Amino acid sequence: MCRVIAVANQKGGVGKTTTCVNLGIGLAREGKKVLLIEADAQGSMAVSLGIQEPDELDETLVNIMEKLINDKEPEPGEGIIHHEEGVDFIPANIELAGLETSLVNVMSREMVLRQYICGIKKQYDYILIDCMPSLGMITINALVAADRVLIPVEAAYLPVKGLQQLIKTIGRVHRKLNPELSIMGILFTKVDRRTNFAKDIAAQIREVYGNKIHIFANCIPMSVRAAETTAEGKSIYLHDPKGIVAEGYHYLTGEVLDDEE
Ligand SMILES: Nc1ncnc2c1ncn2[C@@H]1O[C@H](COP(=O)(O)OP(=O)(O)OP(=O)(O)O)[C@@H](O)[C@H]1O
Repeated sequence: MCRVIAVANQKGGVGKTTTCVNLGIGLAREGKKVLLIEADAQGSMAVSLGIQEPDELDETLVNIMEKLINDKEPEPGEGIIHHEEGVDFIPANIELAGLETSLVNVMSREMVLRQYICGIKKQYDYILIDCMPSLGMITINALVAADRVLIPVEAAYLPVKGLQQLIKTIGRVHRKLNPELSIMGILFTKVDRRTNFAKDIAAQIREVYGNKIHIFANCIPMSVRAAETTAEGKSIYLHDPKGIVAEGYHYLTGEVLDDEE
């Protein structure tokens, strides 16, 4: 059975793309068939996977969604690129922002991505969706298409207010559009191990939500090595295989596989 995970947080720069890429490649290294979908107009996942000019791409998530909106079927494999580290991915670019605006007038506008994913699910063990830093219609599409939400939280400030808004949105999608949806957990990213921020934030989250929301045991440390991977177009496992970030994503991969069991 394919597990569809949306990686979401409306706050920008918290490590959604880095997590999608390195968790996805981590799962592929464990023998899983993985598709990464970029639901972000910035094209940063495409760049992280070696595409230097995503805005020049002809085939992206936008074409696929446009076809579905116009009651056409995408061709098999359309828009899907194979990355040398063993994952497939569908990039996006700035045109996704335009599509988001035009979705307003579309019937079943929240369901377009779900419809696409239902058609290709059987080819994969995991589909990871890299959401944009907003709670607009494209992110709602990702939440409607997903079974689980992984929430990266940058362990540098107290995020509970922003989280409440995200968790409320996930709850509404669960009640009205996708009863299968649940929160997989909160992942602390960019953790400076010299401070206690991650522990303080975990305590604050537990105060508000008790044990209702899982917090991944393993954090992703802050390291310039992680930032470098974006420019390199490859994962942390190739860029800095023995470093703390590769170790962090390796353990996270294990936790995500355990969640399955
Ligand atoms: N563990 C880390 N340590 C240091 N820098 C990191 C780490 N993880 C990600 N970064 C860097 O932080 C920046 C933001 O990361 P990323 O693009 O993954 O976040 P995002 O949540 O997807 O951003 P956006 O909301 O803009 O889509 C990037 O420059 C990335 O390389």
